[in-house]
Amino acid sequence: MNSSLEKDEMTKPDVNRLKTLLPADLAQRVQSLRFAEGRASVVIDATGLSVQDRAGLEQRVSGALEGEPGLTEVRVATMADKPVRRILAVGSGKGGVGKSTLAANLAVALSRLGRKVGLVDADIYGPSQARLLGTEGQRPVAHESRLVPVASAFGVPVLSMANLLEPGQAIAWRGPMVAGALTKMLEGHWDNAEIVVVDLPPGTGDVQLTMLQKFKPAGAVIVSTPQDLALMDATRAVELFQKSGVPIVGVVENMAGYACPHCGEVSDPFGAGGAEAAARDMGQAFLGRIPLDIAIRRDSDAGKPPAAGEGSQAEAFAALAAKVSDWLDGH
Ligand SMILES: Nc1ncnc2c1ncn2[C@@H]1O[C@H](COP(=O)(O)OP(=O)(O)OP(=O)(O)O)[C@@H](O)[C@H]1O
Repeated sequence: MNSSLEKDEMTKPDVNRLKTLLPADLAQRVQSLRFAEGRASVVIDATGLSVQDRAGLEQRVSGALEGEPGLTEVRVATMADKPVRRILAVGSGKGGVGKSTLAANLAVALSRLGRKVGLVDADIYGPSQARLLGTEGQRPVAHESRLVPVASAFGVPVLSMANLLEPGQAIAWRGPMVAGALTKMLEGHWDNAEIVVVDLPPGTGDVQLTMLQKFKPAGAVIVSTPQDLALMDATRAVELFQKSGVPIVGVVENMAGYACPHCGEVSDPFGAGGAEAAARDMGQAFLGRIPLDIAIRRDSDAGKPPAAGEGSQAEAFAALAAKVSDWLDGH
């Protein structure tokens, strides 16, 4: 046998031995460990590890293997996590029906039920979640080139273009850039979130397509006002999700029944019960009504989601969240 080869054989660390040198918590996460030309390449399953634990992985592995004869370099790779946990899309056929308000408050109400929830604002051109969750002016940082969501005061971390832009800065991006921004947000560090609520812009553009193709939601909540026109558009939104194989959790009627803040009389400026009937016609579940209420608009504008407070507004969102939570448990 060639003497240098013989030497190499002798000094080559045994892969199984290398594995035994790793701390037990890391050894059980090893997906593969290879050795070639003095270099050990270790792939670790980092699922469920915190950002801090991930950051220390490389050092811990290198430290444990250091000094082994024949070993000159250690490379550590982490297995890509699934980009997000379960995605819950909140969509509408039409703009201005209160979809963003509903997405924010549904996320907060789910979190109050004990769910671990994150929120992605996919309305790239008209982001509003920073305002709704009171995170304006906060900037997400990047860790290992992935965005770390901004913490809100309501237990729901959020990523929104509004946190990435200067206030009032307009975006004139083309489709691929928008899709890229959405991907960055959805692939952020959502490690602690079990559900990521995504506030989709209305319609069937690039954002919705990227979303449905690349990050298939576990379910979609459709928001509509009781008007006929909004309901027709809601039907289209339902069809888009169905065609893409995304199950519909159900339809919510927003801005239903106006309680006059002066005399208390309830009127129905946009009609009543339309969304419930439309949901029935489409064979979809009806998830409930959120009244048209000045307090909802006022608190939302002030960055205090009504779902985080007390009273009838919070109760309406809590009832909705309970239905959505049950649906998630059943699917
Ligand atoms: N139930 C409600 N009662 C009172 N005001 C509401 C209610 N729901 C939403 N609003 C108000 O209606 C306006 C539009 O709501 P929102 O921005 O959530 O709609 P949207 O459907 O997301 O709109 P867009 O498609 O333009 O993003 C906001 O000023 C919001 O505060």
